[in-house]
Amino acid sequence: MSVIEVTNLQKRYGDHVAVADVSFSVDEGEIFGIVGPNGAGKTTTVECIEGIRSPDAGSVRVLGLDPSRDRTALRQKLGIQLQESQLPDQLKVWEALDLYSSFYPNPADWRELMDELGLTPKRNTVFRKLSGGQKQRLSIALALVGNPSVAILDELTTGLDPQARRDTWELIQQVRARGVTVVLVTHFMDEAERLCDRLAVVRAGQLVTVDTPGNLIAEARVPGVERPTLEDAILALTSPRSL
Ligand SMILES: Nc1ncnc2c1ncn2[C@@H]1O[C@H](COP(=O)(O)OP(=O)(O)OP(=O)(O)O)[C@@H](O)[C@H]1O
Repeated sequence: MSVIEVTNLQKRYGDHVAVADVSFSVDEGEIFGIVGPNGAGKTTTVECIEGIRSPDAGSVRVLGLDPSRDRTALRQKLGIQLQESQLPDQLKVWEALDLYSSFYPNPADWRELMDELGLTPKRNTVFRKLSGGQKQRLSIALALVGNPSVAILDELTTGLDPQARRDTWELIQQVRARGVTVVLVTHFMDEAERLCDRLAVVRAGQLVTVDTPGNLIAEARVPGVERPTLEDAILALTSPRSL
């Protein structure tokens, strides 16, 4: 069953076309990645899925609902990774988790989540004094605290140290094992390969292809490279020379 349907999505900022034509669907329980160069339209696409932006043309459905019209109904079911500036400086880690869990009818145990993300030693630290990686971990915890049906994680592990990245991958796999559908935007090809069932590759606002990491590697034709990696495959599909 598909949980997210994006059909011929278009979004402009003034004269600039950020998303020209993107269509894909995400199945229930899938970890679905969106990859592509800076400025390709990944964040704009996920913001249309989140209901933060309205499409200029095309349609988006999440759990059968239109995110720009049915934001209130979807808010209970979607977990969204916040940008860091959206939290008050003086809010402590435990207060943020406690506050966010109170917004949902059936929240996760935030103390457990805090522990899984290695934040327990920082429970009484105010947001302003957290390191970049700790802020990132908190944003992941806040995305998951409502026990969402769909979690949307933009640049999941950016700024995390190698151990924290691996711990986060494990956490996302556990979340998926509970039936949560996960959409993640990433620039890390090891992360995409390890975590994602399928990847949407976007370039200059257009969808290039949707496929499994394994198929993308198997079908990559990169001159002079005998055994292409996923990074080689994605670069070959998205480089300006392939336009
Ligand atoms: N609020 C905005 N106003 C005007 N232009 C914008 C705005 N947000 C994004 N853009 C432009 O739209 C295009 C797509 O941006 P978007 O953030 O969706 O790309 P992205 O693929 O997520 O990039 P990155 O990998 O750098 O995060 C870019 O050219 C960007 O400059």
